[in-house]
Amino acid sequence: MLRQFKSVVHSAKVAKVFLWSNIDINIRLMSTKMDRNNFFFRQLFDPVSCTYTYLLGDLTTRDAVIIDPVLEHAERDAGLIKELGFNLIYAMNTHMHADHITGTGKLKSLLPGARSVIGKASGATADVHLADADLVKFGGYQLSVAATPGHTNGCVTYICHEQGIAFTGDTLLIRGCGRTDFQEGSSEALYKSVHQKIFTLPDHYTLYPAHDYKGLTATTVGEEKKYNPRLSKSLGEFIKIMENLNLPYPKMIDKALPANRVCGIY
Ligand SMILES: N[C@@H](CCC(=O)N[C@@H](CSS)C(=O)NCC(=O)O)C(=O)O
Repeated sequence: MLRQFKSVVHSAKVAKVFLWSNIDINIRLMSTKMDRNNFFFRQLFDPVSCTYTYLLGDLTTRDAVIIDPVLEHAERDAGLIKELGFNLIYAMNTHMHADHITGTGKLKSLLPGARSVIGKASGATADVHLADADLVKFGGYQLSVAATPGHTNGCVTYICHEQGIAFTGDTLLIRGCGRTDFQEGSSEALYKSVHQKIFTLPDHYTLYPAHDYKGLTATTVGEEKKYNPRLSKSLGEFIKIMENLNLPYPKMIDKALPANRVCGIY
């Protein structure tokens, strides 16, 4: 009888230890899972300029940022942000675009409280100016700013190390890159930006560009290092390729640049 009692006590103790360690593991799993699951990401598209806009949010605090919004879609984007219960804190640009008018100005009027953001070297007016190594925080997340001049002086890449993703604007396009034939463009600067600030990220990081003209949506650092037909070459070869692109000027450039110098139409 005593032996039986001892055995019950023993198994109860084991069960208790088992139960507690299980709870501990579950709590740890839950918090890891919660961290992964409370990051909101949505890629949006403008078919006219083939521009990608990105909405990022913290599903717990509801703070959100939007990257490279397009004026014509400000109502769509503001509607989505409201519907999903987000509080837009920053309407951000990767650079002063030449092919479309940014939606940051209109989003500020549709979503009071949102602040416009752009790289300081762009020369554009905005509520917040960023420089290399700055951090943009929203909820429990942050974007590290990497100055990546070349397409324009003020180009920046936004990196979310926690999620292993980066928003490259026009600096790096999928199997391509931004042109360097206007707006302070410099092929040498762009090549160095990509090789020093983007290709040095881990190979598995997913890269999201501001445009794609073929319907592709994302790439990785490893893929671009291997397959980018321009940037996988030497600097000399890259400069020659860029000199011979012969692209027509963007149709909207004369309207877009003056509007984007003040971060869009209010
Ligand atoms: N046809 C479009 C403009 C296309 C263009 O020039 N895209 C730019 C980015 S927007 S300034 C670019 O850098 N392209 C690089 C490339 O290799 O295509 C228009 O008229 O808007």
